[in-house]
Amino acid sequence: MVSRALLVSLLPQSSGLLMSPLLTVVVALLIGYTVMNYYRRARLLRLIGLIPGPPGLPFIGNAIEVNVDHDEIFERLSGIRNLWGSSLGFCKGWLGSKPYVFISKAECVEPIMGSIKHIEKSQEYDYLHPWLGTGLLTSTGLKWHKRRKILTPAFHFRILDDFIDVFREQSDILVEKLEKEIDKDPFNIFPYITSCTLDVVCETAMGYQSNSQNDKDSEYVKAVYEIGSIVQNRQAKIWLQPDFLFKMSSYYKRHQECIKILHDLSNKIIADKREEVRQEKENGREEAVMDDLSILGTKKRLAFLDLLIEASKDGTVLSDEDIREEVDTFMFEGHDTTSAGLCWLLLLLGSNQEVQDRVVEELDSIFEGSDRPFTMKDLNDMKYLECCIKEALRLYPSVPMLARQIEEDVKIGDFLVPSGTTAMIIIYALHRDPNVFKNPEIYNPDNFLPENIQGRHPYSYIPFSAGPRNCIGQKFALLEEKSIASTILRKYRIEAVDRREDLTLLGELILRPKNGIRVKLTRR
Ligand code: HEM
Repeated sequence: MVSRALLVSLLPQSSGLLMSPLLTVVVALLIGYTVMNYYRRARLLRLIGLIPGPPGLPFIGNAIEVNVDHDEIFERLSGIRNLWGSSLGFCKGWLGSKPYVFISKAECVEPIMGSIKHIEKSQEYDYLHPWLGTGLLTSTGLKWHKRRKILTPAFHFRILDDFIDVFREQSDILVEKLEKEIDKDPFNIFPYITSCTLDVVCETAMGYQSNSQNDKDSEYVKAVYEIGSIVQNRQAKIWLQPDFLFKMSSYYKRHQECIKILHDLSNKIIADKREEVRQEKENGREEAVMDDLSILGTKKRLAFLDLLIEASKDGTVLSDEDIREEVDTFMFEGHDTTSAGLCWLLLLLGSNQEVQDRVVEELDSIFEGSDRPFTMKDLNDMKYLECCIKEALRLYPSVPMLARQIEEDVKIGDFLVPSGTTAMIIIYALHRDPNVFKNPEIYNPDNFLPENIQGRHPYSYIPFSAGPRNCIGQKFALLEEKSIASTILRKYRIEAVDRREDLTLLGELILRPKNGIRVKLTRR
């Protein structure tokens, strides 16, 4: 009886609730959302299912295949691509419930890189946020557009002209430091080059003298390496991806220590620059007017950081945090990429003496035996050296792969890659397509002679990426590489001790050999 009375008393209420228009709408929306999601997911599964690739396990996909020591992750990824994607130029894979396509053929790269629709960075870049925030490399949408507009003038060619002095000074310091290795046992050249490129970017972009060349064991450089390997581990291992699990892992403590080292330096650089700007204002010096491009390069060198501080309008347009994320981004992208590019170049020149001789002949014809410092014109005249640099970036692209989040279906060949997929462009494999580069493993700078580039697919060689999100620093990088390499080669003959095939490649954020590059130097 009691329960019947209770039921009766509840019924009008519950039926009243059921009839409530609000609840009906909420329930309908929930059902609609679930059904839509189901169909979207079913469609995604069906379309991805059509693409060739290794079969994945439920829930974890191919996570086990890439659950290897971090030294081996890059090799594993390349292996999957070689097995499944070499003829088609693309294949699929699953990491947990996330679908990926791995792309390594120019025709398959074009629909993504050539379109302004696919400029969103994928989740893989999120693990860089604690360090780089959402600076130019990692940001998306409107924020990225605005920042790119503000920062593009900092790499204007007239500004680059002003950087030549720094390239010269730092290259001279480098050869002076290398002097102690002449005619001695083989040594690892990587730390020398990295300190040099770090000093170059600090002074050119930040107007800051880091003097790393006097301290090869810089803790900043070490922290960059370590954070790179931690990020790669998070990218490949699904259980390290959720923040709460990562925080419980053994990597977290070191991750935080590295972030502190990295941010301490960028904060110091910004504080010093702010103080300099304040003093300049106090001394009544003319303020830099960033909107007026015509003044760039005509007065005191306007570093990238000056532009940022100008653009910040005392924190109203860009906060201190905004400035810091760009400083961190440019410090990293601006030195680690060129350092790796140069070291690979030196390895290749050191293992191909006839190519090295041709570079030296070119330098002799430019400098005619004089030891005068190089000028911008000299750098522009180093045509064959440029081919050597480009060919080194073909075999060993500093950024071996990049990723985009596909937010709109895209047709690649006969397949439709659905929105929600992550596209990984494997630049390392793309540059080894035998249909584009005959004997792709051979170091052959002639690949970049003007007559040999003609007719080549524009997306077959993209060390600096391509399209709207290409590398903002590519001209800077080429000039810097020419400056440093030519300064070394004018003084020393380089002989590689390590053989290419014996090196373990770490395809982290930047492509490096695990144990550096050992060379011998002799005086010319
Ligand atoms: C050999 C040297 C270099 C190589 C191979 C290289 C390569 C690349 C690549 C492949 C990207 C696209 C990355 C992605 O989408 O994930 C990129 C972006 C970028 N690079 Fe470079 N880079 C080099 C040097 C530099 C230098 C010297 C600077 C600055 C001084 C720089 C600053 C940047 C920035 C800020 C971005 C992000 C651009 C954007 O998304 O708008 N890079 N670089």
